Amino acid sequence: MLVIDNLTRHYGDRRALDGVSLRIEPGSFVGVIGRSGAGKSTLLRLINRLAEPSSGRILHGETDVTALSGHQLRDWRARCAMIFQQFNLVGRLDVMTNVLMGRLSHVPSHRSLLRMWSEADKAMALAALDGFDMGQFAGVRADQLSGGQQQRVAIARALVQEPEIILADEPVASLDPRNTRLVMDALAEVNRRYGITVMCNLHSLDLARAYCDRLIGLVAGRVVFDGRGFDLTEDVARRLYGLEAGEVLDDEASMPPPSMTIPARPAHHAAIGA
Ligand SMILES: Nc1ncnc2c1ncn2[C@@H]1O[C@H](COP(=O)(O)OP(=O)(O)OP(=O)(O)O)[C@@H](O)[C@H]1O
Repeated sequence: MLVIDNLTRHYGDRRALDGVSLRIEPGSFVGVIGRSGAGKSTLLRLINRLAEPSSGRILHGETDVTALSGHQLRDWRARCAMIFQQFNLVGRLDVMTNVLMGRLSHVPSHRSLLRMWSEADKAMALAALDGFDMGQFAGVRADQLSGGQQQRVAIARALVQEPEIILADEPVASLDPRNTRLVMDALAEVNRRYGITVMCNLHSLDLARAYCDRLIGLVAGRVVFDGRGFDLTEDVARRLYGLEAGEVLDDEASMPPPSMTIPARPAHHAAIGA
């Protein structure tokens, strides 16, 4: 269980996050929604410790995440993979090497520096790519791929980290509708097949409702909604999105439903590539 306890982050006078408390069940798929500037990225960055809280705590099981430093903090970041809007691949390296970067925390540094990846690591990386229909691109430079393809490589890289949590910060914000579906399906697959908890910041309410078991709505750094998609009324949507509500609600009419090809979640983690 990931417990967020009264988490606050100030930037000068501005409260990016303001006393947020949440309990995130293992294996859940949580959508974090709200207008631009509501604090969605700040929440994810604090969980991963890419940003430091002004006050409050983050607990994961027995671990006080907010107190970690050194190699324990690096271990936490490996267990809590981040996916970014702009993919963050190394463009001049091939797809396979980018995915293998996700294994860095699992191999001794001399081997990773010399790119001496084991056969097992390579097999795992290829299986992760194959899982998202990207195996045939293993030898291609990452900067030759489309945005949607790059994001699926980024998800494969996150998966081979063998994380317990994936934090996806607006992973589809720069993608067209088809690639949006492919990337959201990939996140759903990671969640359901491997039981990995996914927390995903999304602008589209329709996508959030379609893919997430639970939605957390932020306004000015505070939680104003926490529930299932169908409990989120139009009134709440207007409160969440303010002047952007028309745009967000219009999205619903234009977005196709997600493909329903997601396998059922097994009782325990399946091995990657199994
Ligand atoms: N590094 C920073 N320095 C100063 N202010 C920041 C910083 N990061 C975030 N903020 C401010 O904190 C508030 C919350 O920002 P955050 O990026 O978390 O919102 P968001 O909901 O993710 O927005 P978006 O959807 O536009 O990414 C905003 O007012 C933002 O300007």
